[in-house]
Amino acid sequence: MSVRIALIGCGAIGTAALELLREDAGISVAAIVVPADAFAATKDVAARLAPGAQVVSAVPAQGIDLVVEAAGHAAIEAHVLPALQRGTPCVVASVGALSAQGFAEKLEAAAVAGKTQVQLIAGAIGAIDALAAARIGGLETVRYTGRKPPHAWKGTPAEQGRDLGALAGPTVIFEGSAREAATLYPKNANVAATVSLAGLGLDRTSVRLIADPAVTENVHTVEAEGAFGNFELTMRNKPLAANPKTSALTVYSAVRALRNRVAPLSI
Ligand SMILES: NC(=O)C1=CN([C@@H]2O[C@H](COP(=O)(O)OP(=O)(O)OC[C@H]3O[C@@H](n4cnc5c(N)ncnc54)[C@H](OP(=O)(O)O)[C@@H]3O)[C@@H](O)[C@H]2O)C=CC1
Ligand SMILES: O=C([O-])CC(=O)C(=O)O
Repeated sequence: MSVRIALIGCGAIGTAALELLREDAGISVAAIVVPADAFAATKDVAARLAPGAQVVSAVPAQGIDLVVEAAGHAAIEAHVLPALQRGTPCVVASVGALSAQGFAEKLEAAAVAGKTQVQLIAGAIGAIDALAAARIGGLETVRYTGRKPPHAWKGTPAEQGRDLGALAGPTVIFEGSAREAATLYPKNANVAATVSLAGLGLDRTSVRLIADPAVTENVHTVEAEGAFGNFELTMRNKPLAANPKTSALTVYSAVRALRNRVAPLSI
């Protein structure tokens, strides 16, 4: 018997995940949850990649073993909270949603009420295991820098007072806490929230976001120091063609999380 999943969102991450999940006998996509105005396009994708899936506007109350979210911050409140309350475990990519005051507690309370669990994936960043382990010994500083090509910052506050297409060199577009970064850049700074939740928390993690015309990748750097010692990690992630804001690694991270749910041995 395969695990029946509901996928929330069928954009760049959702579609790429469906392509990979076709190979998995142990995972069947039973539902794809999208806004009603995306039904027609999503039904075309489902016909090609997940013919057994129903395209719906809410997670079905019956017949779903696991929910995976790849839709955006608003989808956590709309779909993940009710699923958790019903007792369905959830895997979440839009970790930045937890930057809203009190929202992490709300998510935890929903999981407790449903006697289930919510898993925040590492997404586009690595070393979350090391950081979360280092926290146990005590962390002193954690800094995160996100560097993306100018076009990846389109439609964000980075456009205020500057022409992203005319940048002559690397430009710091934000400096502050992980909470502020994830709130102001909901489609670009989920990683800032993830690093902070694994480490020093949303308010004590320093974040810098940079628009850099010299890079073609999404470059993420984490520097951490504490009782364990220190580390510096730089990831140069290839963006998805369907969405330059999003790294391909986010898709692999979501698929890994699902595969680990069914694998007899997981890593
Ligand atoms: N943790 C990490 O490292 C990363 C996390 N992310 C998160 O993943 C999210 C998705 O990324 P990506 O696939 O690239 O984005 P896309 O914009 O390509 O796709 C988003 C999809 O979600 C749908 N959607 C939007 N709102 C809702 C909702 N309330 N309920 C159901 N479906 C909804 C959209 O439908 P429609 O087109 O009709 O709006 C679309 O199908 C990002 O917004 C970000 O929060 C992204 C990158 C890295
Ligand atoms: O995919 C990435 O490179 C990171 C990203 O968008 C985010 O942190 O929201």
